[in-house]
Amino acid sequence: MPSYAHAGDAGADLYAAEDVELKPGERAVVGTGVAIALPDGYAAFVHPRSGLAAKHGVTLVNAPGTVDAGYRGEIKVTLINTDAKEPFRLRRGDRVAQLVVQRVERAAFYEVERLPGSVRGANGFGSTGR
Ligand SMILES: O=c1ccn([C@H]2C[C@H](O)[C@@H](COP(=O)(O)OP(=O)(O)OP(=O)(O)O)O2)c(=O)[nH]1
Repeated sequence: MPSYAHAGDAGADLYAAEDVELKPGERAVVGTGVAIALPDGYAAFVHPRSGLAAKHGVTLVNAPGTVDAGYRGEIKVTLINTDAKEPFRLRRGDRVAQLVVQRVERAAFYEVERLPGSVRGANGFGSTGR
């Protein structure tokens, strides 16, 4: 079951349900053994763990993964070992990712001729701070 390691943590730990070995550059879909039923208006987001990323170069391909309120299947994580040299071995029961539950809006999209103005306008992709 997901659990919060410390009071105040945003993410509840998810644990690997199986042993996996990832060679350098390899990825794998790993089960967590967990299925949940979120209320409508909520979603859960599967985030990487910074410790795995910093120590081993292991992260999630699709960070953050989105768990929809209607999803009843097993939550899985798509791991990738970005380390160029070291394989990474994961054991059943190891903490592998963290689940952040959030309220989400469902936006209604409308087509318009022109968008309202803003300070940023169309600038992005590193346009500030030069
Ligand atoms: O890291 C993840 C991401 C998703 N899921 C599950 C829950 C989610 O509700 C479902 C579908 O995810 P998503 O919508 O991202 O997948 P898709 O590639 O768009 O496929 P689909 O057509 O099934 O929506 O897969 C996971 O278990 N782990």
